[in-house]
Amino acid sequence: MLLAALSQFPAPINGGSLGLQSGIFDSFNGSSSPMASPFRLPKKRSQLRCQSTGIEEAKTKRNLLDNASNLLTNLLSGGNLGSMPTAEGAVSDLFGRPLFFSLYDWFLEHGSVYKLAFGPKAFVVVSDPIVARHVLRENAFSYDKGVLAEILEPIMGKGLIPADIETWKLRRKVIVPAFHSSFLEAMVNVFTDCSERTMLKFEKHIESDKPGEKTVELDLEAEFSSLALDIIGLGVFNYDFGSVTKESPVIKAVYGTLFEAEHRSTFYIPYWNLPFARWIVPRQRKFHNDLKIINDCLDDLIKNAKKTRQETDVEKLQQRDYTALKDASLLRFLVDMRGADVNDRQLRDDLMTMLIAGHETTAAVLTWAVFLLAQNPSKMRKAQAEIDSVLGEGKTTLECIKKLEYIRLIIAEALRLYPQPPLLIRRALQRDVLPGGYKGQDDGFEIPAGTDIFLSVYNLHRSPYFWDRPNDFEPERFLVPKKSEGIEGWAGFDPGRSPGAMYPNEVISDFAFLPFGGGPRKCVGDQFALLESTVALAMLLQRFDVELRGSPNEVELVTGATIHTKNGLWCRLKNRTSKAHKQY
Ligand code: HEM
Repeated sequence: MLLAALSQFPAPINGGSLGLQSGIFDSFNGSSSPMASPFRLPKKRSQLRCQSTGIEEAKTKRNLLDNASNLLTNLLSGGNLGSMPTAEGAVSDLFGRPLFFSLYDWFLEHGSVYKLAFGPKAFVVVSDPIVARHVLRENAFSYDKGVLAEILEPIMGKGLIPADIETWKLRRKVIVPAFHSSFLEAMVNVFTDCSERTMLKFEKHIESDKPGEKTVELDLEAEFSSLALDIIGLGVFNYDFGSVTKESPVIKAVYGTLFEAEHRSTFYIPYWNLPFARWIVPRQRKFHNDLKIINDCLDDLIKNAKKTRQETDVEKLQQRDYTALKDASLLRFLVDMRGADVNDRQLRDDLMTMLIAGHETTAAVLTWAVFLLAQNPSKMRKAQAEIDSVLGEGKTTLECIKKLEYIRLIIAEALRLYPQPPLLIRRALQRDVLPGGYKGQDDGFEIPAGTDIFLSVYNLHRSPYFWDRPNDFEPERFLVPKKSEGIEGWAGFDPGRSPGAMYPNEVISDFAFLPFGGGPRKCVGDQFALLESTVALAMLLQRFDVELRGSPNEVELVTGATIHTKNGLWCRLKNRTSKAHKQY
């Protein structure tokens, strides 16, 4: 199903003629770029951006449901955004498959900024890096999270994601320092320990399920979900969910809450705001029970963290001496560094936000990385060769991760092809003018206050105007000749390009690649998530060969907050004959 959907994508328009070299992640040298880009650009960005006109090919590939299309065409007449192109499509485009597939088709057809209207309500869909940069970074405070904040506020309260700007400013200042590099270094142990637990579980399955056969079939999406939950619990509030090996009411409540958050983000009517909904609608009753279970758990953890606060630990934290701490979690940092008088309610909202933001996203990256690798056995072997040579029999450390260049680029490429979430949502707080340069709109579009914007990260990441063979899995695309040495490698380590960046990011790509958003509201947990995914993937491939149980076409794709599978990612795991991991 996934591939069927992907095969509907029009072939990259002029992909080759843009001069993007195979295997090279080219960026831009257009005059509008505020920074020296590390990558070569064959054409000015403005020229590239104007090519989104006249794409008839896309139209012919659309699968319209004839009877329904007139209905939607009528609905699509709303909105008040002047001359902005308007998307027209079939009802099946909206409801028969994930919304972001339709947004992609319309992007190819209508250009980088278009209007998608339902009756009187219109959304602006953005698929252009400069407009994304404008909304996310340059004019960030002219926007809030709009409908997303409305959906998430009942769950996350005043946590960073839905918070109003005043609260956000205060909390962001407190939370960002908690993700200090010493914390991340301490977390690598948590990542390895939790991943080890998962790998041992897989090995036990292999031994018990089919003795002598050395293989097992598992839903890796579910397994990654458990692994990511255990890691986020320990990293954020030093709580071991232990979900890899057991079930508990708290774990069930977390999944119930995540499920509801996801459901709300895909539902068009805010049913949860209906009067008495929480008492009369069974799923709402369950949701409020789940929320109470988690909140009670978080309240206990906060109370305990405050009770056990010790000046000696505070000193260690101030000196960034995480190795000497038994509990290096974010909660410990937030309580210890701010004193016992920190507001419990706010802390709980912060923790809940990070629990939700950091769980399913990371699990999804691992799921899609494996899905992509399983279809590319030569790349899987290349990854395993790197792992064998870097890790050998040993454990994953931060130093090793730095050397696992190919694994890091696989994670980046999985995030490019399956960004989590595929759309970022904003609402204009005041009138704004979006930068122009596409579809003949040199002056850009004026948008009124209240305009809802979908920044399609999926479209940006698969844009044929910026990526060579955009739908192909090609981790090597990020490699460029290192300036200083003239050899191919990830440019992030080259001080002449982007000092210290271990993974490709939105700054290096000038907003053509933004898996963690960008600007002031960029993800606070990006490095945490990237390191975690690298460790987990490396440890999996160190031990096992992985193949899909059926055909990739059977992996049906659904989306809510993240892109996931409909029925799990069923894989066959086979013990690798070689080495490693004996010291665990
Ligand atoms: C691969 C995993 C992850 C992905 C792909 C991801 C992606 C994102 C994206 C795209 C945003 C920006 C949303 C927007 O602009 O509307 C974001 C925000 C955020 N993320 Fe992540 N995230 C991941 C992991 C994490 C982790 C592990 C944590 C915490 C431990 C976390 C905490 C947050 C928070 C608190 C925000 C809101 C930041 C703010 O508004 O100031 N995320 N994430």
